Amino acid sequence: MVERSSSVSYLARSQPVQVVAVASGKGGVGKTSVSVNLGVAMARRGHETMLFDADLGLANVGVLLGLQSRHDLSHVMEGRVGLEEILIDGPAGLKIVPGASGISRMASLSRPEQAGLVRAFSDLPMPIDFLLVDTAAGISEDVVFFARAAQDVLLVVCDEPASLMDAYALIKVLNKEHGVSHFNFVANMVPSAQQGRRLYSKLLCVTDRFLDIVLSYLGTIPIDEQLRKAVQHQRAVTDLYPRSRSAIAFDELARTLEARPRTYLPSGHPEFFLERMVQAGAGCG
Ligand SMILES: Nc1ncnc2c1ncn2[C@@H]1O[C@H](COP(=O)(O)OP(=O)(O)OP(=O)(O)O)[C@@H](O)[C@H]1O
Repeated sequence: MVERSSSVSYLARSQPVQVVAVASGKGGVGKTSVSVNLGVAMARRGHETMLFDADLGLANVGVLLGLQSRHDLSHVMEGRVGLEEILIDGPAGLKIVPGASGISRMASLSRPEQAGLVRAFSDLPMPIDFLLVDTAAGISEDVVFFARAAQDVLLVVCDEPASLMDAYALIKVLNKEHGVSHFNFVANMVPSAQQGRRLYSKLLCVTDRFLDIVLSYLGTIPIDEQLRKAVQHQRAVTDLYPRSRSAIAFDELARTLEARPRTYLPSGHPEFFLERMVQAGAGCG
């Protein structure tokens, strides 16, 4: 019997990679905390999960988890190291692609740089089921770039007028200027799931009135002192306090995400995401 190489079996996988861009509009609402803990929860549920730290200026994920890598994406694009060499192992087998502080604007990478990035992802020998992309706060070109390329946009919103307003502004720009029409809502730092639903209804009321989009409720992460403590210990709450309120909510969120129908892409290979990114980038600016 001929043994198949890991990359061949990788290409033969029937499940497509699902790319989820995590965005927020306003900063400080817990976008990175949601990305990290959802990533760990997905990995713990048995999905091959990768978290791309695309908050490129700040490279927050590593800080939140107390993990460091000697190299980052900029070294991969320069051809100094392979993507596999920069991956950081997070809790439960979550793979983290460290952000590159040297790459300040993904949307304005040169063609050879973009091609280098696509190649780097296509050379990865391991399968990926979910690729979460932790984008920067605000409505920069980069956020648009990732949101357009991903199959799902997950919006993290907390109960502050500025968070709701900025989330609405981001939805409006992505829809009116870039044709994104489906968004997923996650409430964070609210006292209860009921309050999370209420926040969702508030935003839905405005989007239904002024925009032609679908806004789906995905879940609520409650405000949780144990999450704060976990941040202080540079650990994921899903790892340090798996029985905490927020960790249980992250597991529920992961269940909801895994139960959703996947958007079909030709293979489970993240290079397709990068190719979509490059195409999206061609239309930016
Ligand atoms: N559910 C929660 N319960 C309690 N505290 C939380 C929760 N979510 C986030 N926080 C707190 O909010 C802080 C900011 O979170 P985080 O860094 O994830 O936000 P962010 O939106 O990614 O910020 P930035 O826009 O600056 O990247 C965390 O350090 C944590 O202390």
